[in-house]
Amino acid sequence: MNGGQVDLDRRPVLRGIDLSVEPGEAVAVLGANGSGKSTLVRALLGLVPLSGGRTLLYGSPPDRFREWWRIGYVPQRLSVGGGVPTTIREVVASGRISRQRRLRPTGAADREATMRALETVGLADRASDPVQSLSGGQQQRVLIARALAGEPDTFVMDEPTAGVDSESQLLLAETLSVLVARGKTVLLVAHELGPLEPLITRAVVLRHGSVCHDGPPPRAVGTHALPGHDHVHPHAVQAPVGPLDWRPTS
Ligand SMILES: Nc1ncnc2c1ncn2[C@@H]1O[C@H](COP(=O)(O)OP(=O)(O)OP(=O)(O)O)[C@@H](O)[C@H]1O
Repeated sequence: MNGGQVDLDRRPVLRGIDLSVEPGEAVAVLGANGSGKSTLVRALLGLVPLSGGRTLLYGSPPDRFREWWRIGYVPQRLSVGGGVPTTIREVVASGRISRQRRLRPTGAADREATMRALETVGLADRASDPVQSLSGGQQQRVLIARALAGEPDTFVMDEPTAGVDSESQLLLAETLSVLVARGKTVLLVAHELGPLEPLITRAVVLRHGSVCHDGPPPRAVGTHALPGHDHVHPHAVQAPVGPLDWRPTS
């Protein structure tokens, strides 16, 4: 099988990936530690170079893609703030950058979207606090708020519930359900679906860097739910221009 391929340190990490995500889908990427889930979402977005195959974002290769505001990416760990004191509001407001035209000052719409996102994740009252003062789970909520503030069409989230308390997980599940109901697309990495389970419409299970299941999420009892069942989801063989479309070149 020829498909999307990633090598890291000259070691094969992803092999033969053929995956398309349609607008309005809520897709979970599942699999054991080290199976390649984070690498897959990063490669889909063009953040990790491919050694074979190609990835398309709304029909364009990442280096020619000009509509980054359409995609809200939540990385696995907080990668902003660093040693520089940064407020929670500033981090969340940075989610508006890809929507702002060059040299245009921050406007009322930006401020409103930032506050709405902070309220959604329950951190509005902490807006002026340094992001470094938050726990790991709360920092994860800041990253989610940053993506929400950008009002993207597609959310790509790497383990959004990892290290997050159960109340925040429920809040996230509710937020994502509303977004999916409004036609937004969600692709998330998860170890366990937990409260996210009801909103997930499709599961892609990785094993040793290859897709071993693409179809109904594991809640479905029966052979379809079993990782390794070689059901091919119809979306994997159609040729639409979805938000994330990764196909082999040949
Ligand atoms: N920068 C890198 N250089 C070399 N190898 C890497 C790098 N990043 C990841 N890997 C390797 O690639 C494989 C897949 O890693 P990846 O983080 O994508 O897995 P994962 O399924 O997301 O794991 P986890 O559930 O633990 O987050 C692992 O064997 C990992 O050691």
